[in-house]
Amino acid sequence: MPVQTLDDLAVQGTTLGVRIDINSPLTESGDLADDARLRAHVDTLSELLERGGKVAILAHQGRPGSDDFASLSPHAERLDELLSYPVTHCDATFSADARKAVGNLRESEAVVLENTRFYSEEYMEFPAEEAAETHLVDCLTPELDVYVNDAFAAAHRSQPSLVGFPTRLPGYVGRVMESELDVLGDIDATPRPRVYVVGGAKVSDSIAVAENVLERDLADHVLTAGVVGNVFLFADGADLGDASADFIHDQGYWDYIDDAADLLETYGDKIHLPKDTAVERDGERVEITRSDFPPNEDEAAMDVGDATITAYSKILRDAGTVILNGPAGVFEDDTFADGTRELYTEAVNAEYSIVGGGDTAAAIRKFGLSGFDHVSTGGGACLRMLTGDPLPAVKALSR
Ligand SMILES: Nc1ncnc2c1ncn2[C@@H]1O[C@H](COP(=O)(O)OP(=O)(O)O)[C@@H](O)[C@H]1O
Ligand SMILES: O=C(OP(=O)(O)O)[C@H](O)COP(=O)(O)O
Repeated sequence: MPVQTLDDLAVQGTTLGVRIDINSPLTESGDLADDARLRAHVDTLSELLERGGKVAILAHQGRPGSDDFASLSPHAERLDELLSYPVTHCDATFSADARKAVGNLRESEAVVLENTRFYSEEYMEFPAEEAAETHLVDCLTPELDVYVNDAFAAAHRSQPSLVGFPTRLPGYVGRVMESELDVLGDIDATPRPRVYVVGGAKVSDSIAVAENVLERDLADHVLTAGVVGNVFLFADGADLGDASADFIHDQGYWDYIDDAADLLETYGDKIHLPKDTAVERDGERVEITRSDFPPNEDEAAMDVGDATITAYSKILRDAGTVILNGPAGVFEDDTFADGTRELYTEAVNAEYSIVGGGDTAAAIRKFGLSGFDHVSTGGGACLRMLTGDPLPAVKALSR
Protein backbone atom coordinates (compact mmCIF):
# COMPACT_ATOMS: atom_id res chain seq x y z
CA MET A 1 0.00 0.00 0.00
CA PRO A 2 1.85 3.13 -1.12
CA VAL A 3 1.95 5.98 1.37
CA GLN A 4 3.41 9.49 1.04
CA THR A 5 6.50 10.25 3.08
CA LEU A 6 7.99 13.54 4.25
CA ASP A 7 10.06 13.51 1.04
CA ASP A 8 6.81 14.20 -0.83
CA LEU A 9 5.86 17.18 1.33
CA ALA A 10 6.60 20.92 0.96
CA VAL A 11 6.80 21.80 4.67
CA GLN A 12 7.78 25.48 4.79
CA GLY A 13 5.01 27.62 6.30
CA THR A 14 2.44 24.81 6.57
CA THR A 15 0.60 23.95 9.77
CA LEU A 16 0.97 20.24 10.41
CA GLY A 17 -1.03 18.00 12.75
CA VAL A 18 1.58 15.42 13.77
CA ARG A 19 0.36 12.29 15.59
CA ILE A 20 3.14 10.67 17.59
CA ASP A 21 3.17 7.89 20.21
CA ILE A 22 4.83 9.10 23.40
CA ASN A 23 2.77 6.88 25.70
CA SER A 24 5.35 6.23 28.42
CA PRO A 25 5.76 4.72 31.87
CA LEU A 26 5.36 7.35 34.61
CA THR A 27 6.79 7.54 38.10
CA GLU A 28 4.45 7.64 41.11
CA SER A 29 4.80 11.41 41.15
CA GLY A 30 3.73 11.59 37.49
CA ASP A 31 7.12 12.29 35.88
CA LEU A 32 8.35 10.40 32.84
CA ALA A 33 10.04 7.17 33.96
CA ASP A 34 11.44 6.54 30.48
CA ASP A 35 11.73 8.88 27.49
CA ALA A 36 12.63 6.31 24.81
CA ARG A 37 9.40 6.87 22.91
CA LEU A 38 9.93 10.63 22.90
CA ARG A 39 13.48 10.27 21.62
CA ALA A 40 12.22 8.01 18.83
CA HIS A 41 10.26 10.93 17.34
CA VAL A 42 13.07 13.49 17.55
CA ASP A 43 14.15 12.95 13.92
CA THR A 44 10.66 13.48 12.51
CA LEU A 45 9.92 16.54 14.65
CA SER A 46 13.35 18.11 14.11
CA GLU A 47 13.04 17.65 10.38
CA LEU A 48 9.59 19.28 10.23
CA LEU A 49 10.70 22.18 12.42
CA GLU A 50 13.96 22.65 10.55
CA ARG A 51 12.01 22.76 7.30
CA GLY A 52 9.89 25.63 8.67
CA GLY A 53 6.77 23.75 9.72
CA LYS A 54 4.29 24.89 12.38
CA VAL A 55 3.82 21.68 14.33
CA ALA A 56 0.71 20.76 16.36
CA ILE A 57 1.50 17.52 18.20
CA LEU A 58 -1.28 15.04 18.92
CA ALA A 59 -0.66 12.13 21.29
CA HIS A 60 -2.14 10.04 24.10
CA GLN A 61 -0.93 8.91 27.51
CA GLY A 62 -2.41 5.86 29.26
CA ARG A 63 -5.96 4.63 29.14
CA PRO A 64 -8.97 6.10 30.97
CA GLY A 65 -9.03 4.67 34.49
CA SER A 66 -5.37 3.64 34.57
CA ASP A 67 -2.75 5.16 36.90
CA ASP A 68 -0.78 6.47 33.94
CA PHE A 69 -3.74 8.30 32.36
CA ALA A 70 -2.27 11.79 32.62
CA SER A 71 -1.52 15.17 31.09
CA LEU A 72 1.12 15.53 28.37
CA SER A 73 2.72 18.46 30.18
CA PRO A 74 5.88 16.51 31.24
CA HIS A 75 6.16 15.15 27.72
CA ALA A 76 6.08 18.69 26.26
CA GLU A 77 8.75 19.80 28.72
CA ARG A 78 10.98 16.89 27.77
CA LEU A 79 10.46 17.45 24.03
CA ASP A 80 11.41 21.08 24.55
CA GLU A 81 14.71 19.82 26.03
CA LEU A 82 15.28 17.21 23.32
CA LEU A 83 14.59 19.48 20.33
CA SER A 84 16.48 22.61 19.38
CA TYR A 85 13.19 24.38 18.66
CA PRO A 86 10.63 25.74 21.14
CA VAL A 87 7.93 23.32 22.27
CA THR A 88 5.04 24.46 24.47
CA HIS A 89 2.12 22.63 26.03
CA CYS A 90 -1.54 23.53 25.63
CA ASP A 91 -3.90 22.02 28.22
CA ALA A 92 -6.66 21.63 25.63
CA THR A 93 -6.98 19.29 22.64
CA PHE A 94 -9.45 20.88 20.21
CA SER A 95 -11.35 23.61 22.08
CA ALA A 96 -11.11 27.32 21.14
CA ASP A 97 -7.94 27.54 23.30
CA ALA A 98 -6.34 24.66 21.44
CA ARG A 99 -7.28 26.09 18.06
CA LYS A 100 -5.86 29.45 19.10
CA ALA A 101 -2.60 27.81 20.20
CA VAL A 102 -2.33 26.09 16.81
CA GLY A 103 -3.32 29.22 14.90
CA ASN A 104 -0.69 31.29 16.75
CA LEU A 105 2.19 28.93 15.88
CA ARG A 106 5.07 30.53 13.98
CA GLU A 107 7.39 28.67 11.63
CA SER A 108 9.68 26.21 13.47
CA GLU A 109 7.53 26.20 16.62
CA ALA A 110 5.64 23.26 18.12
CA VAL A 111 2.79 22.88 20.57
CA VAL A 112 1.83 19.64 22.31
CA LEU A 113 -1.96 19.50 22.53
CA GLU A 114 -3.44 17.74 25.57
CA ASN A 115 -3.86 13.95 25.84
CA THR A 116 -6.30 13.02 23.06
CA ARG A 117 -7.84 10.35 25.31
CA PHE A 118 -9.11 13.00 27.74
CA TYR A 119 -11.86 13.13 25.15
CA SER A 120 -14.09 10.03 25.15
CA GLU A 121 -14.52 9.59 21.37
CA GLU A 122 -10.76 9.11 21.10
CA TYR A 123 -10.98 5.93 23.12
CA MET A 124 -13.48 4.39 20.71
CA GLU A 125 -12.71 2.69 17.39
CA PHE A 126 -14.37 3.95 14.19
CA PRO A 127 -14.10 3.32 10.46
CA ALA A 128 -11.99 6.16 9.00
CA GLU A 129 -14.96 7.96 7.41
CA GLU A 130 -16.80 8.10 10.75
CA ALA A 131 -13.65 9.08 12.63
CA ALA A 132 -13.38 12.01 10.19
CA GLU A 133 -16.68 13.39 11.57
CA THR A 134 -15.72 13.24 15.27
CA HIS A 135 -15.38 16.46 17.28
CA LEU A 136 -11.60 16.32 17.53
CA VAL A 137 -11.07 15.92 13.79
CA ASP A 138 -13.88 18.31 12.87
CA CYS A 139 -12.64 21.12 15.14
CA LEU A 140 -8.93 20.85 14.37
CA THR A 141 -9.05 20.24 10.61
CA PRO A 142 -9.68 23.92 9.67
CA GLU A 143 -6.50 24.88 11.58
CA LEU A 144 -4.31 22.35 9.73
CA ASP A 145 -2.90 22.11 6.20
CA VAL A 146 -1.44 18.64 6.47
CA TYR A 147 -1.58 15.52 8.68
CA VAL A 148 1.52 13.46 9.50
CA ASN A 149 1.22 10.13 11.29
CA ASP A 150 4.38 8.95 13.03
CA ALA A 151 2.59 6.96 15.75
CA PHE A 152 3.48 3.44 14.63
CA ALA A 153 2.99 2.03 18.15
CA ALA A 154 -0.68 3.09 18.05
CA ALA A 155 -1.29 2.37 14.35
CA HIS A 156 -3.31 -0.76 15.15
CA ARG A 157 -6.00 1.45 16.76
CA SER A 158 -8.77 2.87 14.57
CA GLN A 159 -9.21 5.96 16.73
CA PRO A 160 -10.04 9.48 15.49
CA SER A 161 -6.59 11.06 15.83
CA LEU A 162 -5.09 8.06 14.00
CA VAL A 163 -7.50 7.45 11.13
CA GLY A 164 -9.84 10.47 10.96
CA PHE A 165 -7.63 13.21 9.53
CA PRO A 166 -6.36 11.67 6.27
CA THR A 167 -9.81 11.64 4.65
CA ARG A 168 -9.96 15.44 5.16
CA LEU A 169 -6.32 16.49 4.80
CA PRO A 170 -3.33 15.36 2.76
CA GLY A 171 -1.75 12.58 4.85
CA TYR A 172 1.91 11.54 5.20
CA VAL A 173 3.91 9.07 7.27
CA GLY A 174 6.67 10.38 9.55
CA ARG A 175 10.16 8.88 9.72
CA VAL A 176 9.40 6.41 12.54
CA MET A 177 6.36 5.05 10.72
CA GLU A 178 8.26 4.94 7.43
CA SER A 179 11.12 2.89 8.88
CA GLU A 180 8.80 0.49 10.75
CA LEU A 181 6.77 -0.15 7.59
CA ASP A 182 9.91 -0.64 5.51
CA VAL A 183 11.38 -3.22 7.90
CA LEU A 184 8.30 -5.06 9.12
CA GLY A 185 6.59 -4.97 5.73
CA ASP A 186 9.47 -6.68 4.02
CA ILE A 187 10.09 -9.71 6.20
CA ASP A 188 9.95 -12.16 3.28
CA ALA A 189 13.10 -10.60 1.81
CA THR A 190 15.20 -11.35 4.93
CA PRO A 191 17.79 -14.17 5.03
CA ARG A 192 16.88 -17.74 5.95
CA PRO A 193 16.71 -19.80 8.03
CA ARG A 194 14.18 -17.42 9.60
CA VAL A 195 13.51 -18.00 13.28
CA TYR A 196 10.55 -16.50 15.16
CA VAL A 197 10.83 -16.34 18.93
CA VAL A 198 7.34 -15.95 20.42
CA GLY A 199 7.47 -15.32 24.16
CA GLY A 200 5.75 -12.99 26.57
CA ALA A 201 2.18 -12.99 27.74
CA LYS A 202 0.05 -11.91 24.75
CA VAL A 203 -0.92 -15.49 23.97
CA SER A 204 -3.70 -14.83 21.46
CA ASP A 205 -1.58 -12.37 19.43
CA SER A 206 1.43 -14.67 19.47
CA ILE A 207 -0.57 -17.67 18.32
CA ALA A 208 -1.96 -15.54 15.48
CA VAL A 209 1.57 -14.54 14.49
CA ALA A 210 2.79 -18.16 14.61
CA GLU A 211 -0.17 -19.36 12.54
CA ASN A 212 0.28 -16.65 9.94
CA VAL A 213 4.01 -17.06 9.43
CA LEU A 214 3.77 -20.87 9.33
CA GLU A 215 0.88 -20.81 6.86
CA ARG A 216 2.75 -18.39 4.58
CA ASP A 217 5.95 -20.45 4.89
CA LEU A 218 7.81 -17.43 6.28
CA ALA A 219 9.12 -19.31 9.33
CA ASP A 220 11.68 -22.10 9.39
CA HIS A 221 11.50 -22.37 13.18
CA VAL A 222 9.13 -21.00 15.81
CA LEU A 223 10.64 -21.03 19.30
CA THR A 224 7.99 -20.74 22.00
CA ALA A 225 8.78 -19.32 25.43
CA GLY A 226 7.19 -17.28 28.23
CA VAL A 227 3.49 -17.80 28.87
CA VAL A 228 3.13 -18.64 25.16
CA GLY A 229 5.57 -21.55 25.63
CA ASN A 230 3.60 -22.75 28.64
CA VAL A 231 0.37 -22.77 26.61
CA PHE A 232 2.11 -24.82 23.90
CA LEU A 233 3.39 -27.27 26.53
CA PHE A 234 -0.15 -27.84 27.81
CA ALA A 235 -1.29 -28.18 24.18
CA ASP A 236 1.34 -30.89 23.70
CA GLY A 237 -0.01 -32.83 26.68
CA ALA A 238 2.65 -31.78 29.22
CA ASP A 239 1.38 -31.17 32.75
CA LEU A 240 2.95 -27.91 33.90
CA GLY A 241 1.07 -28.05 37.17
CA ASP A 242 -1.84 -26.27 38.83
CA ALA A 243 -0.20 -22.88 39.38
CA SER A 244 0.60 -22.41 35.68
CA ALA A 245 -2.80 -23.81 34.64
CA ASP A 246 -4.55 -21.34 36.99
CA PHE A 247 -2.47 -18.45 35.64
CA ILE A 248 -3.41 -19.28 32.04
CA HIS A 249 -7.07 -19.63 33.08
CA ASP A 250 -7.02 -16.30 34.92
CA GLN A 251 -5.50 -14.51 31.94
CA GLY A 252 -8.32 -15.87 29.75
CA TYR A 253 -5.99 -17.92 27.55
CA TRP A 254 -7.13 -21.48 28.36
CA ASP A 255 -9.17 -21.77 25.15
CA TYR A 256 -6.07 -21.00 23.11
CA ILE A 257 -4.61 -24.36 24.11
CA ASP A 258 -6.78 -25.96 21.41
CA ASP A 259 -5.48 -23.48 18.81
CA ALA A 260 -1.92 -24.25 19.88
CA ALA A 261 -2.65 -27.98 19.59
CA ASP A 262 -3.99 -27.50 16.04
CA LEU A 263 -0.82 -25.66 15.08
CA LEU A 264 1.32 -28.42 16.59
CA GLU A 265 -0.59 -31.01 14.60
CA THR A 266 -0.03 -29.17 11.30
CA TYR A 267 3.41 -27.62 11.81
CA GLY A 268 4.85 -29.67 14.71
CA ASP A 269 8.20 -30.10 12.95
CA LYS A 270 8.80 -26.33 12.96
CA ILE A 271 7.42 -25.43 16.38
CA HIS A 272 9.82 -25.88 19.31
CA LEU A 273 8.66 -26.27 22.91
CA PRO A 274 10.53 -25.61 26.16
CA LYS A 275 12.37 -28.71 27.38
CA ASP A 276 12.36 -27.56 30.99
CA THR A 277 11.06 -24.82 33.22
CA ALA A 278 12.21 -22.77 36.19
CA VAL A 279 10.08 -22.41 39.34
CA GLU A 280 10.60 -20.84 42.75
CA ARG A 281 11.15 -23.31 45.61
CA ASP A 282 12.13 -22.11 49.10
CA GLY A 283 13.10 -18.75 47.63
CA GLU A 284 15.47 -20.34 45.09
CA ARG A 285 15.32 -20.93 41.32
CA VAL A 286 14.81 -24.65 40.66
CA GLU A 287 14.77 -26.11 37.13
CA ILE A 288 12.55 -29.06 36.28
CA THR A 289 12.86 -31.06 33.05
CA ARG A 290 9.74 -32.08 31.18
CA SER A 291 10.11 -35.75 32.14
CA ASP A 292 9.83 -34.67 35.80
CA PHE A 293 6.70 -32.51 35.33
CA PRO A 294 4.47 -31.54 37.05
CA PRO A 295 6.08 -29.07 39.44
CA ASN A 296 4.53 -28.86 42.93
CA GLU A 297 1.04 -27.41 42.89
CA ASP A 298 2.07 -23.91 44.06
CA GLU A 299 5.06 -23.65 41.69
CA ALA A 300 4.35 -21.62 38.54
CA ALA A 301 6.58 -21.97 35.45
CA MET A 302 8.37 -18.61 35.47
CA ASP A 303 11.22 -19.05 32.98
CA VAL A 304 12.72 -21.53 30.56
CA GLY A 305 15.58 -23.61 31.98
CA ASP A 306 19.12 -24.43 30.84
CA ALA A 307 18.17 -27.31 28.52
CA THR A 308 15.78 -25.04 26.61
CA ILE A 309 18.33 -22.23 26.49
CA THR A 310 20.94 -24.62 25.03
CA ALA A 311 18.58 -26.06 22.41
CA TYR A 312 17.15 -22.67 21.38
CA SER A 313 20.60 -21.03 21.33
CA LYS A 314 21.82 -23.56 18.80
CA ILE A 315 18.92 -22.71 16.45
CA LEU A 316 19.46 -18.97 16.97
CA ARG A 317 23.17 -19.30 16.24
CA ASP A 318 22.42 -20.80 12.81
CA ALA A 319 19.69 -18.28 11.99
CA GLY A 320 19.81 -15.91 9.01
CA THR A 321 17.03 -13.82 10.53
CA VAL A 322 15.66 -13.72 14.05
CA ILE A 323 12.31 -12.04 14.72
CA LEU A 324 11.68 -11.85 18.40
CA ASN A 325 8.73 -10.68 20.48
CA GLY A 326 8.19 -11.15 24.19
CA PRO A 327 10.46 -12.19 27.06
CA ALA A 328 11.18 -15.88 27.77
CA GLY A 329 10.25 -15.52 31.43
CA VAL A 330 9.48 -13.08 34.22
CA PHE A 331 12.67 -11.17 33.45
CA GLU A 332 11.76 -8.30 35.82
CA ASP A 333 12.72 -10.69 38.66
CA ASP A 334 16.46 -11.47 38.40
CA THR A 335 15.79 -15.07 39.50
CA PHE A 336 13.82 -15.62 36.31
CA ALA A 337 15.78 -13.44 33.89
CA ASP A 338 18.21 -16.13 32.61
CA GLY A 339 16.16 -17.35 29.65
CA THR A 340 15.41 -13.86 28.34
CA ARG A 341 18.98 -12.62 28.82
CA GLU A 342 20.62 -15.67 27.20
CA LEU A 343 18.27 -15.96 24.23
CA TYR A 344 18.30 -12.23 23.50
CA THR A 345 22.10 -12.21 23.70
CA GLU A 346 22.21 -15.03 21.16
CA ALA A 347 19.67 -13.27 18.89
CA VAL A 348 21.87 -10.16 18.61
CA ASN A 349 24.43 -12.28 16.74
CA ALA A 350 22.06 -13.39 13.98
CA GLU A 351 22.83 -12.08 10.51
CA TYR A 352 19.68 -9.97 10.73
CA SER A 353 17.59 -9.38 13.85
CA ILE A 354 14.27 -7.64 14.51
CA VAL A 355 12.75 -7.24 17.95
CA GLY A 356 9.46 -5.69 19.00
CA GLY A 357 7.38 -5.08 22.10
CA GLY A 358 7.31 -2.71 25.05
CA ASP A 359 8.52 -5.29 27.60
CA THR A 360 10.97 -6.72 25.10
CA ALA A 361 12.51 -3.27 24.70
CA ALA A 362 12.58 -2.90 28.50
CA ALA A 363 14.41 -6.25 28.76
CA ILE A 364 16.92 -5.17 26.12
CA ARG A 365 17.62 -2.01 28.13
CA LYS A 366 17.82 -3.97 31.40
CA PHE A 367 20.47 -6.31 29.96
CA GLY A 368 22.31 -3.46 28.19
CA LEU A 369 22.09 -5.25 24.82
CA SER A 370 22.74 -3.45 21.55
CA GLY A 371 23.28 -4.47 17.95
CA PHE A 372 19.79 -5.55 16.89
CA ASP A 373 19.11 -4.43 13.32
CA HIS A 374 15.66 -3.10 14.15
CA VAL A 375 14.02 -2.47 17.51
CA SER A 376 10.37 -1.71 16.85
CA THR A 377 8.72 1.10 18.81
CA GLY A 378 5.49 -0.90 18.88
CA GLY A 379 4.29 -3.94 20.78
CA GLY A 380 0.73 -4.64 19.63
CA ALA A 381 1.29 -2.80 16.34
CA CYS A 382 4.44 -4.80 15.61
CA LEU A 383 2.62 -8.07 16.31
CA ARG A 384 -0.30 -7.01 14.13
CA MET A 385 2.06 -6.31 11.25
CA LEU A 386 3.76 -9.65 11.73
CA THR A 387 0.37 -11.38 11.43
CA GLY A 388 0.04 -9.78 7.99
CA ASP A 389 -3.08 -7.80 8.92
CA PRO A 390 -3.14 -4.20 7.64
CA LEU A 391 -2.82 -1.48 10.28
CA PRO A 392 -5.89 0.82 10.24
CA ALA A 393 -3.80 4.01 10.58
CA VAL A 394 -1.65 3.00 7.61
CA LYS A 395 -4.67 1.95 5.57
CA ALA A 396 -6.17 5.40 6.19
CA LEU A 397 -3.03 7.01 4.73
CA SER A 398 -2.77 4.70 1.73
CA ARG A 399 -3.62 6.00 -1.69
N1 LIG B 1 6.37 -17.71 32.44
C1 LIG B 1 5.81 -16.52 32.65
N2 LIG B 1 4.84 -16.37 33.59
C2 LIG B 1 4.26 -15.16 33.81
N3 LIG B 1 4.56 -14.04 33.13
C3 LIG B 1 5.52 -14.14 32.18
C4 LIG B 1 6.18 -15.37 31.89
N4 LIG B 1 7.07 -15.14 30.90
C5 LIG B 1 6.97 -13.82 30.58
N5 LIG B 1 6.04 -13.23 31.35
C6 LIG B 1 5.66 -11.81 31.38
O1 LIG B 1 5.28 -11.36 30.09
C7 LIG B 1 5.31 -9.95 30.12
C8 LIG B 1 5.66 -9.40 28.76
O2 LIG B 1 4.84 -9.95 27.77
P1 LIG B 1 4.33 -9.10 26.51
O3 LIG B 1 3.52 -7.95 27.00
O4 LIG B 1 3.66 -10.08 25.62
O5 LIG B 1 5.69 -8.58 25.88
P2 LIG B 1 5.93 -7.31 24.92
O6 LIG B 1 5.47 -6.06 25.67
O7 LIG B 1 7.39 -7.32 24.67
O8 LIG B 1 5.10 -7.55 23.69
C9 LIG B 1 6.35 -9.56 31.15
O9 LIG B 1 5.75 -8.73 32.12
C10 LIG B 1 6.81 -10.90 31.75
O10 LIG B 1 6.96 -10.87 33.16
O1 LIG C 1 1.81 1.51 24.24
C1 LIG C 1 1.18 1.23 23.22
O2 LIG C 1 1.07 -0.02 22.72
P1 LIG C 1 1.99 -1.31 23.18
O3 LIG C 1 1.80 -1.50 24.68
O4 LIG C 1 1.39 -2.45 22.39
O5 LIG C 1 3.41 -1.03 22.79
C2 LIG C 1 0.51 2.27 22.39
O6 LIG C 1 0.69 3.56 22.94
C3 LIG C 1 -0.98 1.97 22.22
O7 LIG C 1 -1.60 2.10 23.47
P2 LIG C 1 -2.95 1.29 23.76
O8 LIG C 1 -2.61 -0.19 23.76
O9 LIG C 1 -3.44 1.80 25.11
O10 LIG C 1 -3.92 1.62 22.64
